[in-house]
Amino acid sequence: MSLLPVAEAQSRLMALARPLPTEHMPIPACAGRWLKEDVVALRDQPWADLSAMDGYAVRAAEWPGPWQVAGESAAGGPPPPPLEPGQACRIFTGAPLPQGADSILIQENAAREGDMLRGLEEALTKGRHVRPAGSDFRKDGLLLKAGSALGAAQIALAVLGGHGTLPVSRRARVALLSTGNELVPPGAPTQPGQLPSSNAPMLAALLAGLSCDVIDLGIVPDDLPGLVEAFARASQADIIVSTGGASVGDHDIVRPAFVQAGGSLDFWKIRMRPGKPLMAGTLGSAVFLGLPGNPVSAFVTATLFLLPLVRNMMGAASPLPRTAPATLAAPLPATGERDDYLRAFRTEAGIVSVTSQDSAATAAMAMADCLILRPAGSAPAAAGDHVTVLPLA
Ligand SMILES: Nc1nc2c(c(=O)[nH]1)N[C@H]1C(S)=C(S)[C@@H](COP(=O)(O)OP(=O)(O)OC[C@H]3O[C@@H](n4cnc5c(N)ncnc54)[C@H](O)[C@@H]3O)O[C@H]1N2
Ligand code: MOO
Repeated sequence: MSLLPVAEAQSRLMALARPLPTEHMPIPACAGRWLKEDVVALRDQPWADLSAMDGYAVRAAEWPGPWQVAGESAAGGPPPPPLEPGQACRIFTGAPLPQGADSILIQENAAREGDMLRGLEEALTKGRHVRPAGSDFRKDGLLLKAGSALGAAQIALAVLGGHGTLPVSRRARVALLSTGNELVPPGAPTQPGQLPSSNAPMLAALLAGLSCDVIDLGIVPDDLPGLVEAFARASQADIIVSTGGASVGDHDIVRPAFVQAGGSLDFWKIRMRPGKPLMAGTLGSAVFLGLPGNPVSAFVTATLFLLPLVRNMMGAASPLPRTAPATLAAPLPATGERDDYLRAFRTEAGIVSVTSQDSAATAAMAMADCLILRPAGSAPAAAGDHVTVLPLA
């Protein structure tokens, strides 16, 4: 089987995914999800011409006064009386302008004696410190497009648009299987030949920001019947992720177990380093991703495939990882026949790759805050050269 280019594997994986059902959730529960439908404004914002400052509402043409202070307008207060010629209305931030007023004289620029007011400093222009009705958005206008990520700013916009709930996809259920006879649970004592199983906690941490329900099905030994049974248990999930047993050794039985459990394999082996033995397919209505066991390979393939798959199923318009241009602070060697995803970190002088690019080098991985994408066949790179990076988290 030849090695599949990363972009082709990503689009084949997305094609396996079906969208999760839509639910209308209270807005606080929508943070970190994606909109399933366009959202339009149910109200004008601001609802009227509002003052942006504390001061006096006046007619700019009457500057510098004198004005007679009559009435008051405060946010949430009664409507102010209309402004007669020669009058000023005491006004506070966020309050509606009285009819007839067209600008705000801030109190720092005003001299007041009793109910008489004069303007100081520079002349007032019409519209000064006024937020016109509907200047942020208008009722029935499009606020957010389907597929938008709901971060803090989008949540604020939807609430101000008059919404209390939003259409989002239900949480994705992701089942994790850690395969390997050598594995023991986190924190358990290790006998010679044993190793703490770090992949499931790492994947759960990666998924934590994506509104998923993670079902950790624990450690599954490398035996075919046990693994077939584990796949059957996992098949109720939306996504099944295994780690380990993906390569070509005698104990790498994830592929045969998946097929024996009734799974249909779509692809295996990607033109990337780390992560070559990655595989994907479907089992019933679940999408299956078989990640390599090496912790660094599992981390990189989860970043490039698992997280985009979850985002895609949950309705994201742009599910793939963001990339950014960057400048190298130190040279890099030529790449081989696979695309390299080098663990690296950003410094003021540019990007530096971590000390070891081995697929099992977790201490080096933990120093990284980005991946450098170096396409297969790249020539050596020098300090100052431009590269593409994928920021991590
Ligand atoms: N002859 C070949 N050998 C290998 C090839 C190949 O093409 N031909 N590919 C190599 C590549 S590339 C990778 S990546 C690894 C991936 O192998 P597997 O997915 O089969 O992973 P395992 O052999 O099960 O484990 C590899 C390594 O990772 C440790 N591991 C496994 N699970 C966990 C876990 N949950 N937590 C922490 N560490 C884990 C495991 O103990 C091994 O040390 O194959 C190469 N071989
Ligand atoms: O593809 Mo592997 O992850 O290089 O060791």
